[in-house]
Amino acid sequence: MVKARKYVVKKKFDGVPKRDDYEIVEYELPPIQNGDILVKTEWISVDPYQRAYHDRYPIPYDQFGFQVGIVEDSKNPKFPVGTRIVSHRGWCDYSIINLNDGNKTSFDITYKLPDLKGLPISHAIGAVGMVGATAYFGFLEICKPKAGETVVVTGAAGGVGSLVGQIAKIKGCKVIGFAGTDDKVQWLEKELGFDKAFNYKTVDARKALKEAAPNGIDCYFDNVGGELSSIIMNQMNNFGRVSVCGSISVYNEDFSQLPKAPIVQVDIVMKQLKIEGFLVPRWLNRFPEAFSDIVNWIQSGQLKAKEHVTEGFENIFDTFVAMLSGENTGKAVVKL
Ligand SMILES: NC(=O)C1=CN([C@@H]2O[C@H](COP(=O)(O)OP(=O)(O)OC[C@H]3O[C@@H](n4cnc5c(N)ncnc54)[C@H](OP(=O)(O)O)[C@@H]3O)[C@@H](O)[C@H]2O)C=CC1
Ligand SMILES: CCCCCCC/C=C/C=O
Repeated sequence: MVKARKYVVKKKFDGVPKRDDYEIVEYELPPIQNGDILVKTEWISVDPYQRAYHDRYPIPYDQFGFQVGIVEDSKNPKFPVGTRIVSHRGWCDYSIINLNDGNKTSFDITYKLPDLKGLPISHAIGAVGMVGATAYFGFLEICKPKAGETVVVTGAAGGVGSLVGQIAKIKGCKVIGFAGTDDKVQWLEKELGFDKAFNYKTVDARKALKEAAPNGIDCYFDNVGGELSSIIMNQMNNFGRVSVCGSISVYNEDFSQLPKAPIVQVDIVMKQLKIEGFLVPRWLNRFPEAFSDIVNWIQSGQLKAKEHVTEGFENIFDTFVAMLSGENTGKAVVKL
């Protein structure tokens, strides 16, 4: 018998999630049946959508999320012992997966580790996982950047944002990033090659953008929403494109109590902007395309996939809340 542990959300979040909103449940897994694999988790991802999607699920629910694990026992010849698996089984240290029927729901994603060509396996829940696909398709398919254009990205030092900015550089764009500390700003400019970066907590964003992008902004990759996004959209060029990826500035807010927002509609009409939100599973069957390019870019030194690594099953919750408040630079992951 295998003893497993999982995080169960047992209380509705009120603002920032609290430790006692979760319970770590220990339980015995049943013996595996024909077609099953027993997966031992090695890496777990903490992501903003785990906060943003909270209201969709009745309490209690098992905390969903991406993880990488290794097949420890198998009654499925397609997945022998030792196979590495990426799944959406969330914050648990063991899981039993049956892949005979394929993925049963759009939330039940499981696939073999992509060909990482020797890169660390943790990248499969970061730059070569859902996060990388988000940056790749969310930016290239929606912003459709052209060389020489000016791109702004918020949440620029995080998992998605740091990749978007680097992909924009690879595509020959001028890149301006916003992030929440001076150290992150330094990292973006000195190590990732952003043309300019700003600390959104201390800078006058309107003035900074006028100076950094005197000819206006062509593409905006929006990870944060809120007032900063309205300021950026106000400085967009005619026919600019906005990819709305997330709005982390409000995930911990009570949506019925949000303050009046600055008006962006005038800019949208007068500049004929194209604004599109997306959820990355839209491109699920094209993930291998993104993974292949991203692996090649990392290997050729054109793209850096920094990870913010914490260790220990018992530290997943703290890592999650720390990520929501900006303690991570690059993709936040937990090693078990
Ligand atoms: N649409 C989709 O399919 C997907 C959307 N997303 C979205 O992409 C965004 C980035 O996700 P991901 O890269 O995984 O996470 P990150 O690694 O970027 O971590 C979250 C970051 O958000 C920043 N942040 C926190 N609060 C605020 C705030 N009030 N204003 C501005 N920034 C804030 C913090 O950095 P800082 O120090 O800069 O404040 C923090 O590091 C999120 O909005 C997420 O929901 C992610 C995956 C898929
Ligand atoms: C199978 C789950 C797919 C995760 C989708 C993440 C979408 C994120 C939205 C905002 O953060």
